[in-house]
Amino acid sequence: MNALTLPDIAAQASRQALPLDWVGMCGIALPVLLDGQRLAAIADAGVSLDDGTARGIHMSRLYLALEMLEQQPLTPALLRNVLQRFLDTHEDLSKDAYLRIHTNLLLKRPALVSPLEGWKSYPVSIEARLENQMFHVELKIDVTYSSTCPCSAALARQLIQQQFLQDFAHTPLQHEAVLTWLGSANGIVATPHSQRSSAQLNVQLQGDDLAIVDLINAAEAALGTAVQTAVKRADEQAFALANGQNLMFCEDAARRLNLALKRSDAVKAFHLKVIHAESLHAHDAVAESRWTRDCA
Ligand SMILES: Nc1nc2c(ncn2[C@@H]2O[C@H](COP(=O)(O)OP(=O)(O)OP(=O)(O)O)[C@@H](O)[C@H]2O)c(=O)[nH]1
Repeated sequence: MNALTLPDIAAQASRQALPLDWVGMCGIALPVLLDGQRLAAIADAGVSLDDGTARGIHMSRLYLALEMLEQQPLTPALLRNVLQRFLDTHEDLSKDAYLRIHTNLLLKRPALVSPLEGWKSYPVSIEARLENQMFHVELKIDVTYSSTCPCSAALARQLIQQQFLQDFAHTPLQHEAVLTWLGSANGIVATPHSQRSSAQLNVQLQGDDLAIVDLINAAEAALGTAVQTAVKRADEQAFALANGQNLMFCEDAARRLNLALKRSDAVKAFHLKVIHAESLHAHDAVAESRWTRDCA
């Protein structure tokens, strides 16, 4: 049997000589090593096609370069090496290289009071690019928390005061009677609305640390009301207290996160967005904040 040469269409000249900004593959399944875990991830890998006369890039070379991610923990240095491999295997074709990895980081979280714990899943996207020989890496992390409306809390308190005036109008105040009243339904005649909320942190990193767990921890500490995993009544009561002590408009949440992210040495710049999926309205309350470290 004759050995046939396989046709190589990518090596042909393009009929329309035109460079392209991004060419590659989206939705590649692969495992990555993050925070000591092997996680299922989806990658988008691409390069610029600067040689407008070339018909195509070499998809398989990008795909094979991703193998590096299976063996070593994910770091900015590793991402840079992968991007460099993209460019080395596309000499004369490409100047810029791009890699986006999306995964769900699992963190074990303790209960607030009881000796229990459970897993939380954090959607994380890591975007790395090597453009004009400059390396950039960005993180997108979603953190879910609870927010109780401070205005609604004040309005509810006022109704509780009115109920108190009504119920004790003609009664001399007695400690025991007030205590019983406080424990009754009349003692909390109105409740403030609260909502499951999410913070989308879009962070430009500096240094050689992805700092994902540190950033999540810093964000949750700043908010004070991260959603819980295993919950007994004692934990639920502690959560109610945490919410009462951290009443938040979306503006408050955005400001807290702004201050927390600025304190991290790993952060060069950020754009954050908080979304309070209101239970008062059918629409969301949203706040955004941006910041860039002054390097002067
Ligand atoms: N460039 C390009 N390749 C595609 C596309 N869709 C599928 N492919 C296939 O991707 C496969 C891998 O391409 P290459 O990396 O160039 O494969 P190869 O020529 O065997 O590998 P090298 O010898 O390293 O160049 C080829 O079989 C292409 O046909 C596309 O839209 N663009």
